[in-house]
Amino acid sequence: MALGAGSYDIHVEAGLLDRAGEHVPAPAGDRPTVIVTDEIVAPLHLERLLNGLGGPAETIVLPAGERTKSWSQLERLTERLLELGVERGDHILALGGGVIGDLTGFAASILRRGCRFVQVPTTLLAQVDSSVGGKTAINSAAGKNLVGAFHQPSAVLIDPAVLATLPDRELRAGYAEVVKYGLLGDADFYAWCEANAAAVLAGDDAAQAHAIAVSCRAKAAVVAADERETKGRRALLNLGHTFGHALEAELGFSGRLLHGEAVAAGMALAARYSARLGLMAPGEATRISEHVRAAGLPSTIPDGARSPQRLVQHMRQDKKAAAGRVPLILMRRIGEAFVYPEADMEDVERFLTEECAA
Ligand SMILES: NC(=O)c1ccc[n+]([C@@H]2O[C@H](COP(=O)([O-])OP(=O)(O)OC[C@H]3O[C@@H](n4cnc5c(N)ncnc54)[C@H](O)[C@@H]3O)[C@@H](O)[C@H]2O)c1
Ligand SMILES: O=C(O)C(=O)C[C@@H](O)[C@H](O)[C@H](O)COP(=O)(O)O
Ligand SMILES: [Zn+2]
Repeated sequence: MALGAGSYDIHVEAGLLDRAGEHVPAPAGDRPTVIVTDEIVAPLHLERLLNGLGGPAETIVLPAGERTKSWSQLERLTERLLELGVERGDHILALGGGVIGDLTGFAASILRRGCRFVQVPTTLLAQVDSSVGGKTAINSAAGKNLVGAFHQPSAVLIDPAVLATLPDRELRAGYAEVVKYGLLGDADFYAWCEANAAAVLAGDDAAQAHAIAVSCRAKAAVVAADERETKGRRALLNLGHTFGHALEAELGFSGRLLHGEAVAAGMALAARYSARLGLMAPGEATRISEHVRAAGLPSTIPDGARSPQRLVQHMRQDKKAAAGRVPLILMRRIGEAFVYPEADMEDVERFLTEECAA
């Protein structure tokens, strides 16, 4: 299946790694294709990609985990790409999860003022979300994804077969971003999630393929309508993220809470805050928290992050903030999220204080 997303194709097909060369032309001359991956993915899936490409290749293997989205790894990666002589028209392949995709995409955006790159996502999260849409970033001491660029990949190659090696906890974390599409704009898909979460999480091929296809279509449509997040539409993809990023930052990007887990807790918090403001029926918010928990994901603020004041400080760093005001993505009902333009942060702090005490 090839899904159009603006100017590039998203290919979804089991076994795609073995045929990657069909979609990624070799650089002109004898120069190698460069693959960026991490130390966990490399021994599992690199050989298939190398065989699938066919031509000469160089590999850059980085440490796994959120802390790799850092200034130091960005420097290391860009210097190595320059040493290898990567040119603007070459394709740099990002083989891995959202960490490798975000970092490699950002490096590609600044290398020679912009090189091409191809996303080859290997986690559920990256296959349903981060590989599509061109947000690239690293984290800074001040917070999550605060340094980055919009830089679209030239293609996305999704091979769902690689999910067979993904640890259960990572699969669940990726599932949080699947649920997000239902919550933000598709009540029928949310109901499908409630009925099929167990199958997705058990590795059922058909259920995973459906979740990936619906998610990629939904994301591609939003990005095509509002690529640079200026029209209020793309901001909806941030559902659960203003709370969630604050949780990740408070825990120091330590891996104690994976991004998808933070988003799950963030969506449950956004639902309960929507109910508190009288915007959403309390029963709907409860339904969301229950589904999140049933999927083995957190729905509350975890130990170690229970500091309402500091969480609010992190929330103020949100990139959507304007004139010091922080917008939140809230919900009227399941399937209908909207931008709540100016959250009263004192009230948010009171809410978080109650949540921390619960
Ligand atoms: N750019 C975007 O639009 C966007 C969207 C969502 C999330 N993100 C970012 O993505 C990151 C999270 O991505 P993630 O959840 O993929 O995490 P990740 O990249 O850290 O991958 C999770 C773990 O799984 C391992 N792994 C990857 N593929 C594997 C496989 N097939 N088999 C076994 N192990 C495998 C990795 O080595 C890593 O240890 C966060 O930094 C988040 O901010 C970006
Ligand atoms: O693509 C988007 O837009 C998203 O918001 C997708 C999110 O899942 C993703 O985590 C994104 O990186 C968050 O955006 P940010 O601008 O808050 O960093
Ligand atoms: Zn996310």
